[in-house]
Amino acid sequence: MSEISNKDYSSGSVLNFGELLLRLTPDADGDWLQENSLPVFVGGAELNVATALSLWDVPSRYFTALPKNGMSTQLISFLDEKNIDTSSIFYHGKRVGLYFLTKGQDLKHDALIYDRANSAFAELTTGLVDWDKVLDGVTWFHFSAICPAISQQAADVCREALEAASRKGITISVDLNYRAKLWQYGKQPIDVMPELAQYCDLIMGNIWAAERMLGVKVDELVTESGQKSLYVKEAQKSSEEIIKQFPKCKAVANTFRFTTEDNTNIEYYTVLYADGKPHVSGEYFAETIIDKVGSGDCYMAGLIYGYYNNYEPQETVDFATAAAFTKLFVNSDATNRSVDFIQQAIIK
Ligand SMILES: Nc1ncnc2c1ncn2[C@@H]1O[C@H](COP(=O)(O)OP(=O)(O)OP(=O)(O)O)[C@@H](O)[C@H]1O
Ligand SMILES: O=C(O)C(=O)C[C@H](O)[C@H](O)CO
Repeated sequence: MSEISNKDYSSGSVLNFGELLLRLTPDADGDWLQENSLPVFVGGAELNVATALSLWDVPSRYFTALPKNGMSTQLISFLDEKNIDTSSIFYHGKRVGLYFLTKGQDLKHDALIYDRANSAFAELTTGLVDWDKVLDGVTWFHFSAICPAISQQAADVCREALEAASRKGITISVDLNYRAKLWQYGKQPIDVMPELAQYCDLIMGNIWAAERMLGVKVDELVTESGQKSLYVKEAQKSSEEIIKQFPKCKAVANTFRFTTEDNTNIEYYTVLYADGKPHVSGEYFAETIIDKVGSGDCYMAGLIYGYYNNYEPQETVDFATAAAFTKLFVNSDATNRSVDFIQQAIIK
């Protein structure tokens, strides 16, 4: 068994580190202008993980930065109601970041507009946060590739937090979520992510993100093949290469989510490489879905849930995959599905 699955996590909480963003969701026909109606969802990749974990009774702490104002007070009450530990949130700056995403679209689409410059999170600098305090009582630290994509300053803060978590022997996970509209500060993911990946025990993403962010090549013929058996083999190859390049990493998870342009006919399966072998989930299909945003985050939460509860790798991948798939039918950035609901949705 790897070190990551051998630990007692239950004595502490999971610290989710990242920017809280509000999602504003115009409808595609522009009726929101006449109707004065622009639905708001509370999001941010790492908050979506924190929300799922709290719902599933894993003690979950959230680190972000918010301005000290009435809106933040309302946001904190909203998170408190979800049982997320907000005691480490850092207050300074002037604004909360936003993103606009046309209803039903995903984050790869042109309909994504970020409005997050000069947010409280973006204005964090190294030396500002007492990480020892933030990480007190924490057994797992989770972050994503979104933070270092914001600015050099954010990447430096991320590294500072990772160093502190490593010093404390905290298990670290990363989601290699690639957001093409970020990375606008003169650096590409490959210039930044390998250094941060060195701290990670669990790396999650997909084989194409690992190529872009960590330089782990994907065979072009495999990409073009569209075949599950070849994708699973490529996931094993990619995971083994990651573990070789980043020796602290003991487990790698890859998602495969395919859909048509109009978001119909979803096919979803995942592979968790752990204990020296691939663990493949069942294959999920749906003709239509409700909301793609945050399904990767829910998958990440499912992986952490499995490790936190010392599941076997196959149980972990089964739970995480069903969690992510069932999220596709929830109209919100984070899941609202219980552990029981997810367990019953598992396809072997
Ligand atoms: N270059 C690529 N070629 C083919 N398929 C890809 C490529 N990049 C990603 N995919 C597929 O698209 C899926 C979704 O990728 P995406 O990067 O949007 O994931 P994500 O950021 O984790 O999504 P989420 O919004 O749920 O967090 C992946 O699971 C993968 O199967
Ligand atoms: O793109 C970001 O920075 C977000 O955090 C927005 C969404 O919450 C996130 O991408 C969903 O995975």
